[in-house]
Amino acid sequence: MAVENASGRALRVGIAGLGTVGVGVVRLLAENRDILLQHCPWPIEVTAVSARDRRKNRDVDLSKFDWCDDPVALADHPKVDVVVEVIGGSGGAAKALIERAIAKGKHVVTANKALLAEHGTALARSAEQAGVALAYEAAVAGGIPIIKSMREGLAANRIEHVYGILNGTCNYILTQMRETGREFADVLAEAQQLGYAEADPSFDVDGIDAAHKLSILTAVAFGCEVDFAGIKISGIRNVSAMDIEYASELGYRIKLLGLSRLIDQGAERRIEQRVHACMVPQNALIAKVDGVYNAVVTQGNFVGQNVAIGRGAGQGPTASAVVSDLMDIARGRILPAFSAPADTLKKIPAAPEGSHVGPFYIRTMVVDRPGVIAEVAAIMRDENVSLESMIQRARSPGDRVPVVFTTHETSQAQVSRVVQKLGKVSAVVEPPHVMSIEQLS
Ligand SMILES: NC(=O)C1=CN([C@@H]2O[C@H](COP(=O)(O)OP(=O)(O)OC[C@H]3O[C@@H](n4cnc5c(N)ncnc54)[C@H](OP(=O)(O)O)[C@@H]3O)[C@@H](O)[C@H]2O)C=CC1
Ligand SMILES: N[C@@H](CCO)C(=O)O
Repeated sequence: MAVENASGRALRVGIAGLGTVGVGVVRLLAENRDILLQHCPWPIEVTAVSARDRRKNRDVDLSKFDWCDDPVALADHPKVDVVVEVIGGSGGAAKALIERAIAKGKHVVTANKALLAEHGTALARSAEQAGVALAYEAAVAGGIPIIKSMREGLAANRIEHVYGILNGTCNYILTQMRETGREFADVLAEAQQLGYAEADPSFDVDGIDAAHKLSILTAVAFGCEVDFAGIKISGIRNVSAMDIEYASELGYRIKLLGLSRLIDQGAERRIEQRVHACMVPQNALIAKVDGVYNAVVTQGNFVGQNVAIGRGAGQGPTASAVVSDLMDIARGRILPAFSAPADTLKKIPAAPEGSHVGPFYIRTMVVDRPGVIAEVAAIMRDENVSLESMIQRARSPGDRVPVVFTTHETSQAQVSRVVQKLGKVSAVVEPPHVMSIEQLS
């Protein structure tokens, strides 16, 4: 219910979605009410809520709030100034609600990275035209205030690159695999049991969730339109315990990173956005971010490197981010969604497929017989790939054995051609495992 105060009213909030995040927001607003009142000119009050099942026990008192069976009705609700969308999904009820709220001149706070990755630019434009906030701190790296940091604290800089660990589930799985030597499928099952991974974990482990977040970070970092379709995405399903062991032997750790940077290709500016498992030096800051933690690293031309680390998911961290957006709205701090006004966001083409250049790790499984290494090395030579190191363990004549190569600077396109040719060598018994090596500090 709206509370009367010195300035006449409260900021009245309608919450769509009462799952992990929605319930967290209700709890935080109640438990930290006094703290919020110290910082905000208006109290922030939930007035109405919506979810699918009204009878579900959510372990939180909802009795004082109006209930809407249809979440879109929150946009029309006379006692709602701000709609919090925590349903999820890139279309459906979430999109309909946000569009309606903006059309009705109501502020929007969302945690929905999938929706912003697909429709962020258009929604930002509509919100600006309507003079309302489209706030989404929770959508990227959960509790880490990275959007605020980039839009405000780092805004005076030209951002040179941004990268990070953007999916807690993947980071948990890779950390567990390294610490226990277990295989991917085994650890994934555990992550699901612990509630880190979704029941359908493909958005997490196939890199899509991280790519959603990266597309948003890229838009804020470089003042460009959100381009989720321009991201080269792969996940961690193919990372094996063996690759993790080799990474350690070579002085690296394997992380699922989202990486984004502007590159000059001749007279053209391009954006390179990649999400994939890669090797990073063991002593790099990001290599030490383990478990469900996220990290985002930015490089600004005046500030230098900036690293933010925190919990990327879960009820508390995500609610903290949602409520910080509500506090900004209560304080009247409304900035363009992607920092630059939507009409000024540049449309920068994606870097062409295969253009990334750097060192690579290539693990082959070959039949241990004379001449195999020479055959593989000849393919590398023919594709002009310069080798940095090779590891072949103990002999096992006639058996399958791993042979690992690391390369000097090589383009992804060269590596792809090598992999294609290796597929035709009879002694190479499974598709090679390839990972870029990112020389991060
Ligand atoms: N969980 C996390 O740690 C994080 C989540 N996010 C994002 O926050 C959003 C919400 O996530 P989360 O809380 O985990 O999701 P949950 O699945 O826990 O909750 C979703 C809620 O939405 C409700 N809902 C679903 N469809 C409808 C509909 N058509 N109409 C009304 N209500 C509906 C569900 O109702 P009912 O309960 O009745 O089934 C449920 O209460 C997503 O966009 C997610 O990506 C972002 C960062 C972290
Ligand atoms: N599934 C996501 C949490 C929501 O962003 C993760 O594991 O990081």
